[in-house]
Amino acid sequence: MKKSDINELVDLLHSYNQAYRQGAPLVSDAEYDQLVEQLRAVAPDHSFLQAVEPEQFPGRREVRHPVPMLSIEKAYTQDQLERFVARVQKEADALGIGPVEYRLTPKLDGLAGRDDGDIFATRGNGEVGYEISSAFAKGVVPIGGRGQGVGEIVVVRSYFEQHMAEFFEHPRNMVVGIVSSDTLNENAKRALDDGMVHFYPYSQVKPSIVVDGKKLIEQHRQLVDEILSGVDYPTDGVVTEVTNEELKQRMGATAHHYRWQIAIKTKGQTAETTVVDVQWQVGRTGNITPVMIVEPVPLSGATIRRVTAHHAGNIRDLGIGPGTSIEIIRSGEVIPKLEAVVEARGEVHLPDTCPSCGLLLSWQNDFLKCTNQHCRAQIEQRISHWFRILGNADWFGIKTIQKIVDKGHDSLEAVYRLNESDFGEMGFGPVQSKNLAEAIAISRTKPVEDWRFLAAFGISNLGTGDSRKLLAHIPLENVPAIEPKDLIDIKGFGEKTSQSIAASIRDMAGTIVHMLDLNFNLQRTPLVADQEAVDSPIAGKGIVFTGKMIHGDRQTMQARARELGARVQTAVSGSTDYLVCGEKVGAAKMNKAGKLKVAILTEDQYLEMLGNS
Ligand SMILES: NC(=O)c1ccc[n+]([C@@H]2O[C@H](COP(=O)([O-])OP(=O)(O)OC[C@H]3O[C@@H](n4cnc5c(N)ncnc54)[C@H](O)[C@@H]3O)[C@@H](O)[C@H]2O)c1
Ligand SMILES: [Zn+2]
Repeated sequence: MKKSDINELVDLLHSYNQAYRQGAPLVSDAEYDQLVEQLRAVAPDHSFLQAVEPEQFPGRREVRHPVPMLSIEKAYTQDQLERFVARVQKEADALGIGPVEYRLTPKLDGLAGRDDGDIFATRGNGEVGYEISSAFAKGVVPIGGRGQGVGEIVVVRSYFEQHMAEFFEHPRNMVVGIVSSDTLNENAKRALDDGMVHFYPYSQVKPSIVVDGKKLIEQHRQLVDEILSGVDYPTDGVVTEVTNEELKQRMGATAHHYRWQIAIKTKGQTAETTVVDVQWQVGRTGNITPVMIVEPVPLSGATIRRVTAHHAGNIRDLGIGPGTSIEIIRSGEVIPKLEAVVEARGEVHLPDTCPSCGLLLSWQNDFLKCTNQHCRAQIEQRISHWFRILGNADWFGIKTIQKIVDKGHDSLEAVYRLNESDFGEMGFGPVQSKNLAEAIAISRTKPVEDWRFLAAFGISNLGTGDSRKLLAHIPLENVPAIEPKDLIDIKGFGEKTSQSIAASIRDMAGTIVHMLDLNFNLQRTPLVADQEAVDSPIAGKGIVFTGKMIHGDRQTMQARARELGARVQTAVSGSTDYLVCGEKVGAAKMNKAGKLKVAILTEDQYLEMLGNS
């Protein structure tokens, strides 16, 4: 991989991480982890892998942690676990300690924090977090009382599945919303009032099992199952750590993780159940996805009633109907997936017509598709996708969107024409009407990256990662008139994909032009050609602005740097060249910049370098 490709990968990881920490992930954890492992394979020493992936809560007070809050190394395979145990045993032998004991606990999947009894703070970048003490006043329950140190804010999983799953895609998104926002979402408020959002100190996490290294290696699958089936919170693995304090001291930590701790990541638990019925859901691109309603079955702590079968081809080829027994798998996500068919039974039924618009469906490879552009369910999903990917305004959940579309406002153009009184007339309450009108305004004025804007249209084969790539070569204004030949030259865009992207853009060109005319506050992806051509001292350089800026606000300075061909970043990484500091800069950022040999500039030095241009 070329250095520029590695930089591109790291920039992408930074954006994904940022979106994830804000409670609106753009890709699945598995997809993200795979990109991280890809980076590890080509650049094992890259600074991105050597530090805690940072989170930011703008506007919150910074709090320095007495001891850094680190990430955890991961073992995806038996081999990686065995190597960990061998490393630990070697250190134990050097100390003359007998057989080592390991404690296993569920790895809670929420938002990490530290409560000293007075101040409650997030992990932040590991060294400096953000104060979120107000979370307790909002109703987060401190398990075991206040002042229990580090732990995780989590939602009770069975409660989430029963009452919240239709409003939030993942419990973590709900938790991030609770701590980051001053106004509480009505559903989140209900969960808090019901006492279902907890701060769980790691020291108390149950179940906890202690085993020796031999048993750990030989029985890790059963141990993981035992741990995960005994916990009613979202989890994403099992934390395994050495118990001996002396040994922990000796092993110490890297800047990223403790050497005496590892997280076992497994493929997920499986269970067998029987299909009761198959329902069909219409997606944003017209794919009709089968959802199997199954005999309720317990699986990693939850009761499963619905299982996705990915695409209609599975129902057809595997012969799934009422009575079919299936094996299902759950690996972190809320809705489990079909793993295998144990015994095909029952009558297979494939729909001929779209459950939403009633028009005839057609097969495209394994997918049953509704090709009606005006299909109501597709329109609802497209609008929902728009707000989710744009990610800068709340309040447009699927229920709300359905109500709006139901009243005849069935396009993005139409939604953006609505004002407060229109929402009132549709039957939304006064507060919600105001919130919705404000959210529309905010989505236009709050800065958003141009690649999110483009990806939010839901153009086929053009997700967030590829939108970024595209916009590095073609400015957004030229996108509506794009031809396949413009795309084929871009690395990673094959001939077929280019044709499908161009065709999809052609279909949506009117909407894209309309939305461009609404003057969203877009942060531009620098064009590769400009970066090479711009004659400025920062062309092609990676720059992070930090602290409170004196010479104009940060956004203006970032926009100017972009015009001058810089790659503006939000976190210091190995691809950063300059850290430009305003007032009140956190020591952690400075230290990291120092370690990575990033040039640190004051605002004045920076402007001087630009020749005050
Ligand atoms: N989908 C995305 O776009 C995206 C983006 C970034 C990160 N991620 C996910 O986030 C994870 C990496 O982020 P990370 O560094 O925050 O987390 P991590 O997976 O490295 O876990 C480390 C954290 O686990 C916590 N923890 C939970 N249970 C614990 C227990 N019982 N004992 C001790 N500690 C416990 C600690 O706070 C610790 O900081 C990956 O799993 C990745 O998939 C996803
Ligand atoms: Zn339809």
